[in-house]
Amino acid sequence: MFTARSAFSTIGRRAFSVSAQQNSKVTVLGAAGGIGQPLSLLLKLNTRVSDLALYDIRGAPGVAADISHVNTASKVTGYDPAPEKLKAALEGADIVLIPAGVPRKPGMSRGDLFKTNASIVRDLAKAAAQHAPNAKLLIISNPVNSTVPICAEVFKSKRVYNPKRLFGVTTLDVVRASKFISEVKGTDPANEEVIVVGGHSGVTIVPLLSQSNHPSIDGAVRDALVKRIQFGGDEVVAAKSGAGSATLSMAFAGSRMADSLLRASQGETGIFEPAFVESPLYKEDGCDFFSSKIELGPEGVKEIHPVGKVSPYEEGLIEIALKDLAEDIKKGQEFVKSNP
Ligand SMILES: NC(=O)C1=CN([C@@H]2O[C@H](COP(=O)(O)OP(=O)(O)OC[C@H]3O[C@@H](n4cnc5c(N)ncnc54)[C@H](O)[C@@H]3O)[C@@H](O)[C@H]2O)C=CC1
Ligand SMILES: O=C([O-])CC(=O)C(=O)O
Repeated sequence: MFTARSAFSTIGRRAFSVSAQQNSKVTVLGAAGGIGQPLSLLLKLNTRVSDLALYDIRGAPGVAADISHVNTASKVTGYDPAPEKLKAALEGADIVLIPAGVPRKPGMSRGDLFKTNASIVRDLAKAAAQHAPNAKLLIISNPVNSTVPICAEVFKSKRVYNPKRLFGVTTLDVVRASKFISEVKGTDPANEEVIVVGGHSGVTIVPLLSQSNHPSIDGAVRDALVKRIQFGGDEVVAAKSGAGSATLSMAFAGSRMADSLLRASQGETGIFEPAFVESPLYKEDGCDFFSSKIELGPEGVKEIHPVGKVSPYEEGLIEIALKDLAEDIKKGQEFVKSNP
């Protein structure tokens, strides 16, 4: 029989636990979209979530009514687009996930989404800074390399910025990396751990295969695998042929990230997720933000792990990534300065 427990206990080692109870409010902004709906459903199945608040510019009450019939204990509320509704959705939130904004179509880069999504994310960040300044903010909207710096600038301008609580969600890159490497090696993806560092678009996504279970992967096989991980999003965009980008795998990845933060907030230790956070690792290269292995704790970021020993090939990939990443980050920071 299908139950929440059986569905999630078999996904793999890093899937979320479903038996623990926790009083926590999780808010999804953009909850009626392609990611928002399955993400909200997965959060409804997570027993660590007691209050699920769903907000969108259209359709959130309907999604909430639908999901609220799932027989888990949490309360689900849908909010229409109005300032007081957004306030109610955000107040008291422990975690706020933002998948609001437009997705790519074939031929577009994530950077092409900036002109639409920058102001959407800025405005939602303003609301979060005002009504949920202590929540952990998980940014899914692309381009993540720029939308995370946008949120940081907004929070700084409101004097509530805490870098430990702002995350660009790059979980999908490690989910893909472990799946793709398992396909090459004929292994169980649940046993594959691959660190992915950098940012979240094309060449800024840098998988460190030398630190995986298969450090000897080399040559054309390595090159193809790295390329597939870097451009995994494009595979889905092409397959959906105009109907959007990854939604279901992203919902899975986003719910895993939220669950990891909830577990860490209850004092569970040894929880690591990659995430695009303010980081000291490459500040000198103009990258105030960088994704690497992060240990999570009750406050959010507990420890940012260095990239560690990498191969000369990976050193080259990181060098290429830093150049694009610095530009993407600056673009987000400057956007808020000129469009406060
Ligand atoms: N970080 C990552 O790994 C990934 C990020 N994404 C990004 O996530 C974003 C969302 O993708 P989809 O869900 O497929 O798009 P979608 O178009 O299906 O859904 C977006 C939702 O946001 C809502 N929205 C728009 N403006 C809003 C506002 N001001 N306030 C509240 N809600 C608002 C829309 O009404 C819609 O329901 C895109 O930018 C996409 O590129 C997608 C996949 C992976
Ligand atoms: O490719 C896209 O535009 C969506 C995304 O970020 C991903 O799937 O990794």
